[in-house]
Amino acid sequence: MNGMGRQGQRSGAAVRNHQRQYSDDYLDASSNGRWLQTAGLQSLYSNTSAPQDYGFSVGGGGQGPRMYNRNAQRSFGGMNEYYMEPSTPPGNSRPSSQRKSREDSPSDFSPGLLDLHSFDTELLPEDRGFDDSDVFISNNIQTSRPQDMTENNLLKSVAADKERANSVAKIKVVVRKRPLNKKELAKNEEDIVETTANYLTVHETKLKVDLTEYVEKHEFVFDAVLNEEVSNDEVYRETVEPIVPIIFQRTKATCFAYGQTGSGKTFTMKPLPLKASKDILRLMHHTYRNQGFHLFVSFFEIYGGKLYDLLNDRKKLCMREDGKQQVCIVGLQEYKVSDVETIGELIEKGNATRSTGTTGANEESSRSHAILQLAVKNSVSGKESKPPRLVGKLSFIDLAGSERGADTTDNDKQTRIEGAEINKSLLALKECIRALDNDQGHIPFRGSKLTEVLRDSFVGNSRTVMISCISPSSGSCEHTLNTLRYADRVKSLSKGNNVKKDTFSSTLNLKESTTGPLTSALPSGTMFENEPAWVGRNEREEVDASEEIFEQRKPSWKKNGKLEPFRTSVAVENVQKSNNQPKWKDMPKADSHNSNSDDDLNELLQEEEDLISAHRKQVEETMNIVRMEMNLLVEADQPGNHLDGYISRLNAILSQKAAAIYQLQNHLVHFQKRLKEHNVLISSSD
Ligand SMILES: Nc1ncnc2c1ncn2[C@@H]1O[C@H](COP(=O)(O)OP(=O)(O)OP(=O)(O)O)[C@@H](O)[C@H]1O
Repeated sequence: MNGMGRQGQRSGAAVRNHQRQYSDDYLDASSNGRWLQTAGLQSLYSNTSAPQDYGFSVGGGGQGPRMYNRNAQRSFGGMNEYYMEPSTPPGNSRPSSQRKSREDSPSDFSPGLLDLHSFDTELLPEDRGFDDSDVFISNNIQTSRPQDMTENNLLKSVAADKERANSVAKIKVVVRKRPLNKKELAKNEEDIVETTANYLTVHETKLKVDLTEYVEKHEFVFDAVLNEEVSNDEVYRETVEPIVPIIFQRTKATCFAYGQTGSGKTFTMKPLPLKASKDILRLMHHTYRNQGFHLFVSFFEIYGGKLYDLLNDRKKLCMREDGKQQVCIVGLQEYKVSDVETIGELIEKGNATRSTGTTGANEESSRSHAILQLAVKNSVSGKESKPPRLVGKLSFIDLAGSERGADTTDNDKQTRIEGAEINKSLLALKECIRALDNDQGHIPFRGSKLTEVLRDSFVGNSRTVMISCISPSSGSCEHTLNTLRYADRVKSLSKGNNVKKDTFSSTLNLKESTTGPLTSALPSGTMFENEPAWVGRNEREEVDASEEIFEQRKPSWKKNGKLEPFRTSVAVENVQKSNNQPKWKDMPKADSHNSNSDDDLNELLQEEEDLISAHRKQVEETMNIVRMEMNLLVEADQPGNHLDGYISRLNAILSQKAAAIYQLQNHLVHFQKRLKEHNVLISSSD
């Protein structure tokens, strides 16, 4: 299916297509560079309640659906490349002079301090969930009624968003495989990663004791597996696009890229915030037009356990927690934005400021976690002088290389300390996501700075998308397997998504989210098209170069068939187990009481098995971190005051583990109780 057909299906009713259009006027109304001049000069919360005309073709006649047409995209420069506008509706366009006065409004570019007020969601109680949007709607209907939008249309749009919100998985784990790069091709490294739908197989070549080679197959199942042919546009559609509408429904969502250095995290993450901003602005200016919503952007990094503002010359920031345990980052500048180009500039500026360093693995590698947040806030009608309240937030995290914790051989002390810090935060992130999906009362935020700053993204109505980036090369096999195991644990150990359900739910997810196989949904050769216009020249050159060198190589495990699988990995066994699982459930129930109890017991046994292996893994990982921290401590030979910091961190990790083990014990007690009941049932039926 080509891109256009796909889009046609995705867009649904003509009304919606209509609504999603931008006019050229809107896109032209950029504020290129102006934020630089105005940064710091304007007050953040000036009155912006006046209805704004962004030149949307709302309800205007004569427009066709939004189209993705490769040639057409090419012919458009700048941001327009994403939208093909057959004609600009005359009724909705304003002379640029009129537009200018409003869009030059200082409020659009005002930086602000991220303070407690901006996080004040008190008036929007968590448990009201999606109904909160109704408040905004009714406000709007009473105060202003846009010409081209009827009350019904608005309600329908919001209802559709709510429905979509309910269908968006709480955690989604997606894997993206990048093509072989120049270096890997030069070293004759093979592509050892095979992908089919949402399955992925890693062919690991190993040596037997007699030095003969064999291939070990490791199979994994995820919500989606995106191969090397998948474009950044498709990545967006699979990961972030479904979340965007629910940001208006009081959702805090997090999308993060995990993977070894050079696996494509930055390449994958970079375009996502801009694409999301476009969709947010579109919703804001159409579905939620005149509802008092505003979009704010902030961008900071965590480097060596400290926070730096990437939009304010890497100013050091500090994190505070108020009495209500709300986290606020004191001094972080938030920019109120209303056009895509300004957002692109902000993102570019932040990326350029991001600290990079050198390691053995990747000369340009990033050693920090970069966090870009898009916050949707709302001004209460009639109270525009008050700071707007946070409605929803979308956080994009480009994590530091996952292998850094172990990257201790060829680097100096500083790099090794950073490595330990990175490792700790990645572990803490996994713990938080798992706790979140298990609806655990206790979420171990304090495990690291990263999870502490993301605290408000983990409470209430939240969504998480993990994009695991992997290199296909044989030389990265070990790191690739580590990444996939981390992703597998994030997904498969969660309550609602244990391994036995995974095969089925994942397949379902994929069916829901894509209308056909991903590769067939793409026109050939689209990999490097649709790059945002703000991508710099160097980057463009890099991308062009990549296009040349990323030829597809036939791996030897496919070529000659000589290398036979020796044994399959645990993951394969898990998949097979899961395939067998429904058989228990489909069996005719002679004695419903007993077979239910059998099912329960089997389920419980499986749960126990998963839980125990999860905890064993956790303990192993913790021990590794503790060992590493201890080594660093000894090597660093730091003065006593630094030791305190290390020791309290170790204590925090250990108490976290103690809580997990306590939970395991509780579970086992529960299990024993169930087992006893089961025995009683069996003996009474005998
Ligand atoms: N899917 C892809 N298609 C084409 N090129 C890619 C893809 N993924 C990554 N690359 C290229 O691979 C190189 C490394 O990617 P990137 O910088 O995104 O890695 P990273 O995981 O962010 O590394 P680090 O952790 O060191 O920052 C870049 O030159 C990038 O352009």
